[in-house]
Amino acid sequence: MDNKVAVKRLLLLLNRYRKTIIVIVCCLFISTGLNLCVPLISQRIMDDGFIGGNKNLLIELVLASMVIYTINSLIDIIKEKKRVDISAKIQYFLSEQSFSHLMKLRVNYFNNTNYAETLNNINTDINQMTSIADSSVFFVITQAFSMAGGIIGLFIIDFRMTILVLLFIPIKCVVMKYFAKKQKQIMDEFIIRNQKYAKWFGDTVGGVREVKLFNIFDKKHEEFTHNQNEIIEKQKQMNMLSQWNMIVDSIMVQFLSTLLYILGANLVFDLKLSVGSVFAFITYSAYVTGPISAILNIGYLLSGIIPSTKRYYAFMDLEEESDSGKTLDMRFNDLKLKQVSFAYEKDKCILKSIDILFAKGSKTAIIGRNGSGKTTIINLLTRMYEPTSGKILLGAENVSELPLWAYRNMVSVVSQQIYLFNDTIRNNICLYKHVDDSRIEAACMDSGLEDFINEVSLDYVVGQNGAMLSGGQKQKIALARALIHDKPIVIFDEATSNTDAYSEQQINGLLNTKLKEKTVIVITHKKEILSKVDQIVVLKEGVVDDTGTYDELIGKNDELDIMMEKAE
Ligand SMILES: Nc1ncnc2c1ncn2[C@@H]1O[C@H](COP(=O)(O)OP(=O)(O)OP(=O)(O)O)[C@@H](O)[C@H]1O
Repeated sequence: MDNKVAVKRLLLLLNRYRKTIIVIVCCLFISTGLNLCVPLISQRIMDDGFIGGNKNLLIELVLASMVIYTINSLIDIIKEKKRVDISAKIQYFLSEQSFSHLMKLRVNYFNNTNYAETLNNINTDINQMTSIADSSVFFVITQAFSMAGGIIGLFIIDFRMTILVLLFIPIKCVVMKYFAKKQKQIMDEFIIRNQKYAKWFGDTVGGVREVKLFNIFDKKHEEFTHNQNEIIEKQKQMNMLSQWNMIVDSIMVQFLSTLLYILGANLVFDLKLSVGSVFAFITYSAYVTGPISAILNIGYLLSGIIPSTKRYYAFMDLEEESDSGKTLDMRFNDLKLKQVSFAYEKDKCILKSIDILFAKGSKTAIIGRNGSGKTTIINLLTRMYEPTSGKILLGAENVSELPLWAYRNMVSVVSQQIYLFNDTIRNNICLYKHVDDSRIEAACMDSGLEDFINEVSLDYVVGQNGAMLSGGQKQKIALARALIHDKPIVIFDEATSNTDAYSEQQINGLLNTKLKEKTVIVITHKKEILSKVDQIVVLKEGVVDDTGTYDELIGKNDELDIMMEKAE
């Protein structure tokens, strides 16, 4: 995305709040207009009031200044209230928009990005983008008006001094542009280094057990120091550049004022200009030169905002899960993989023209060696990924044409990789579904979690991703979750690997009771289950090697035979 597109999208964002922006700009115009009168009033206070000795006029003019000041202050309050309002709304809008998008992103985004990195990038970018509603940005909008008024004021007072001020403008432009360019360059590098650090941080914290067990703290500490130093170096450069920007700006303004005082003094001594006019002139010259900094500083400010805007919209443009489905007439039916092929990465086919029928209410086991593609089939059945070619059919409907939420309402997964929220067992089982405790307790009994619940209660908080539970307890919660949500298709992904022998028997029992009517798909190598299911699908290197019952395949299919031998 180039800079122009980023600015355009940023302006489109502001367009949502145009009414409030118009109020703010009106406030700024009024106060700028009033401010333009102040130097002329000051000039008359000095020349006609003090030097001319007109006391009444002096009091009137001082009171007029006071009224202008009060009106300006009131306008300022209104303007600030509106501005803060927009700033908060932009912050909320961007946060909400990015959160919703994140939740709908395809799962492959999360394969390469950890949570710390995602949170860091989103927060940094939103903060930067929200600064578009900074007071300095709105202030700039009215500065052209202030400049024009200032130039008129200057010409009214003295054209010779005005030429000096006008000559100053291009010099200042060049200097300010240089600073803006440098700032953008440093900001770009800062963003990249910060992102690298956040990625490293999330990865390292995620692997804290390995850091402890393999005593690699020192190495990780070295990496931390290296990453942090890179960031600190850029921060230092940014702070110093900002200081230099301010210093150079004020030296240049001071230099111009000095020239104006010298030239003004000569004109006063030659009786060509009054004392009040010199002071009014210098105030007007600030109206002209001040905005140059402000207007060009917008470039400086934007140079920080633009890289974040680009990254934010690059993130927002990432593809979401496709959910174009309109068909709502969805019934529990046969599930069929028809000539399905799939590749995570281009030209690396994981599944090759697979045909599998999961008849309505049937029980299927999928077996195969590590990496043969079993979990990939589950990923496709749950629509985490879409087939590269071929179709998955529910009855006659292509599932990719069904609304995603409605399709997912039909499928439960009991997986080894269950994620538990840092909440109570009850809430982890129900996941926002309102269910009586008696039903939850029954599901816990069916999943073999009963003893543990009797010990700790349903209100037990499980810790970060169930850290306070054993692997088997986590899997039993996953099973209780599936029983409570009672969906017609239930998938077990090595679901009994962590459960003890007693509980496994109990789960096997469910296949003929609670799960009797459901389509069940199990990835397992356990003989007790394989001998019970209606069909076993043997996967080998991404193709279906064989399909049949245990009795049909045992002694005839090498893959199954090897597995059973190993199990013994
Ligand atoms: N997100 C991914 N991106 C790229 N390749 C992947 C991804 N997930 C899995 N793979 C690759 O796809 C192949 C099949 O993986 P899959 O997880 O489906 O196998 P599996 O049969 O379930 O294995 P296991 O029995 O070890 O769980 C493997 O070669 C794996 O490296």
